[in-house]
Amino acid sequence: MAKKKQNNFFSNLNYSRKMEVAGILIMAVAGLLLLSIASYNPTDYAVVKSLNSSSIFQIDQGPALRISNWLGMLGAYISYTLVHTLFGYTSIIIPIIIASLGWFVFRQNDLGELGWPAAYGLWVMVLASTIFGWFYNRFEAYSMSWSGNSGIYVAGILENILGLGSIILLLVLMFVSLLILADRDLQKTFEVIQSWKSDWKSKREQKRKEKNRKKEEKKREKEERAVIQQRQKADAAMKKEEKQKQSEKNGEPASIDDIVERSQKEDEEREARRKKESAELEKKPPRAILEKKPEETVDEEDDDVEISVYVGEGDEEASDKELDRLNKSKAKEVPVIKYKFPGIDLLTSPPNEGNEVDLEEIKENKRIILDKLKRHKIEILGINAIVGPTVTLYELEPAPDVKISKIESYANDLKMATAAHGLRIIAPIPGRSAVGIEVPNSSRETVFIKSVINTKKFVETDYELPVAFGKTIENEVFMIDLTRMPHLLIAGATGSGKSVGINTIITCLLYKCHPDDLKFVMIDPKKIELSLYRNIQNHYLAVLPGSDEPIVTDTTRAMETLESVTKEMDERYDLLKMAMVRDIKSYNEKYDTGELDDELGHRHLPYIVVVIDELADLMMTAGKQIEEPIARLAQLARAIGIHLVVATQRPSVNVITGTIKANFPARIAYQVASKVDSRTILDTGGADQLIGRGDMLFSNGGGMTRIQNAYVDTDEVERITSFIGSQKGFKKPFQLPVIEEENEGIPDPLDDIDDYFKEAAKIVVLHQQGSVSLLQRKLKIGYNRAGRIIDQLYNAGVVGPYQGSTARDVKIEDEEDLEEIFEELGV
Ligand SMILES: Nc1ncnc2c1ncn2[C@@H]1O[C@H](COP(=O)(O)OP(=O)(O)OP(=O)(O)O)[C@@H](O)[C@H]1O
Repeated sequence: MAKKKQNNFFSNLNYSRKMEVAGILIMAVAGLLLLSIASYNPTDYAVVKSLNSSSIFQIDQGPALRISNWLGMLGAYISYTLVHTLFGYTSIIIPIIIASLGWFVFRQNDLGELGWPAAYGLWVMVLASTIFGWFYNRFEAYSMSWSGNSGIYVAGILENILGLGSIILLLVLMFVSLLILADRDLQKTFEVIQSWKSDWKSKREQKRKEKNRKKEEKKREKEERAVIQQRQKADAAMKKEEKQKQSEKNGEPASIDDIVERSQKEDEEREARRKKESAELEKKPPRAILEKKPEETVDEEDDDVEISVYVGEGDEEASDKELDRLNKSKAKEVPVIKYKFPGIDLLTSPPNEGNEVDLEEIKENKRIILDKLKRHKIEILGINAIVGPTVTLYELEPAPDVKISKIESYANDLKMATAAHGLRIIAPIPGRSAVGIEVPNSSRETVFIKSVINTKKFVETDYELPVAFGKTIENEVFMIDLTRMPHLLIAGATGSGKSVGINTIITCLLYKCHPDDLKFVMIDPKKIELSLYRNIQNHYLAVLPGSDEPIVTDTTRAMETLESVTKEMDERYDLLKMAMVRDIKSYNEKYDTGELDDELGHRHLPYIVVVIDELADLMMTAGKQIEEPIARLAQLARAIGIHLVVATQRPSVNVITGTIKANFPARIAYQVASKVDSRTILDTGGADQLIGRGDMLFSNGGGMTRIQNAYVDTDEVERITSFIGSQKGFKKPFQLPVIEEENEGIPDPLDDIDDYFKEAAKIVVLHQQGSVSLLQRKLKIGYNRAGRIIDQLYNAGVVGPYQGSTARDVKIEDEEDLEEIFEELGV
């Protein structure tokens, strides 16, 4: 039977290859039709008619010499039918439609999508041939090949009915038809023109900046020259003074003019020194100045420190429906299920008016800050304000002799003066000799999730698991790839925005990852936060086999689920080892190209994101038992595509233990109650100064970024999950592996024992190694079956319990003992 199958060449071709061959053949037929129409000659048909069946065998005097059509007799015949009898040259649309059909078959696209364009093409063909026919009937100004007989005939009937009105009707119909086509292209054309326009604008802006920079440079050079000249003058004056002192010593008194002149010189020198030093500082403009133009410069007469106000332009919006378009083609590439990504229109649009910059507030804050610092004798040379969605960062450039730590020590004073809760001091701003003071805006801007998802940055990203948390103080979208983190630890007091944050993470992933590539394990001891995602269980959730509750809410189930995820991790390691690849991406690529055999247990591996909303509840009831699998997953799961997102509202050391912390380098802190809590999560203060409602700090080992978390509300989550849930999806949620039963020594019922059981037992005893992959290799069976046999060997007492990624111990030393076991079992 197997042999027969092998011999059958066509049945061995996979579906996709067959479609590709069919697609190419259809396109070839279209090409031939096109050639025959293109080389149509009205005289050919007369020749064809004069031929008889024996003509095709006449080689020297054959029809080939008399027929001008490139495709000979057949070409002449077909082109005569299409061009002369039917629709004239407009019938060229027919091979175009056939070629498109071939292309769709070749690419295995949905043929349904071709329906309307094909119908449109045929309609335009008939219409155009009728219009040509009408003019031919009236004026005979050109050959009838333009309209074909049927065009002339239909035009004649219409003219009989409507007279001159028929051509008006035909032209209007043609205009409307073309408008439908042009309308689409017009949009694109406008977009192209717009992008040219913005390119041109940014070039002009760059030139302007360059010009300003040169101007500044010249100014500085001039000032430096002035300083040098002054110094030379001062040197000369000093020499003169010394001479005078000498002469005073010698009893000659200094004149009053000399004394006045000397003190004037001293003043000038001091002024020049100050200017030079500030010029030095200017040479290192703050980050914001380098990147953005000041929106406004506020200069008060009574105050010589200028403040420049910057508002980041934010990331470029993605063009209309770009995300939907990309997602549509992504969904098509995965034929395992028919799936439609949620559209961008399910998300609430932000109101048009952006956050207004309150210059009065900025001026007032500047006045308070400078006033306070002045009282402590701290001189500030310049100040920039960068206005973010939630807070404004005041960047202060202190005079060179001011110690930065001194400013930090007045933090409390500043807080009191600005009466601002949430004032945070960054001293110094990393890599710069400036100090940052973040003061919350009196009116804050809500960052809608749509405004981060519908950006070019997010839409065009090639990250595997992209998460756009929200916006930074410079209004830029802050985006990470979860695969690179590779896990997230989130802490924040009640009401600080954690749950919204988790929804943001999930929403971003739902908008970018196909259900075949991503599964969530959701653990929600609070029982409400993640319940909405029950809707998407057949698409995106992974569960324990036999579980009827896709969202895990009780601690025992949570432990079992995490153990099962750990088992999945071990299985994945084995699969990667067998496939000789280092990470899940390469594994899936290899699997998708058909290099890995399903029979050996290979399968497409989706990313698994384990979301735990409220670690504290689990730690309180299960302690170490829950900590262990979490730590193990966090340590090892990186390469095989399992990522953890763990949140807690109690960032105390008995919840976020040293072991957990050590394995989660990427951490997010929302507002917490105390500095101690902030230290537990971030290893430094700062989170206690946040102002809630999604105001967060992100730390990934290095620096820290303050971000306003994007807001996604329950209605939006509901819309998205119902949209996904209403589609058919997979038959059931993704099944995590079954975990080992603790009870030992109960053999499986006899009729369940695998046919390979005895053989497998002998192999295991011979090699003294209880490993699934050994059985797979030796018995040429799949992973699941080998795993089941190992479980049975364990129940029969041949091998020891499961020990993670290392092989099980073998309890039986030789075949004699093994035979005894076989006897006991009756196999
Ligand atoms: N990014 C945000 N932008 C604007 N408002 C927000 C944002 N995040 C949260 N909020 C507001 O704060 C409220 C509380 O947020 P959320 O429920 O996420 O807090 P939480 O930390 O999960 O609290 P709990 O632990 O009690 O569930 C929300 O109802 C919303 O009004």
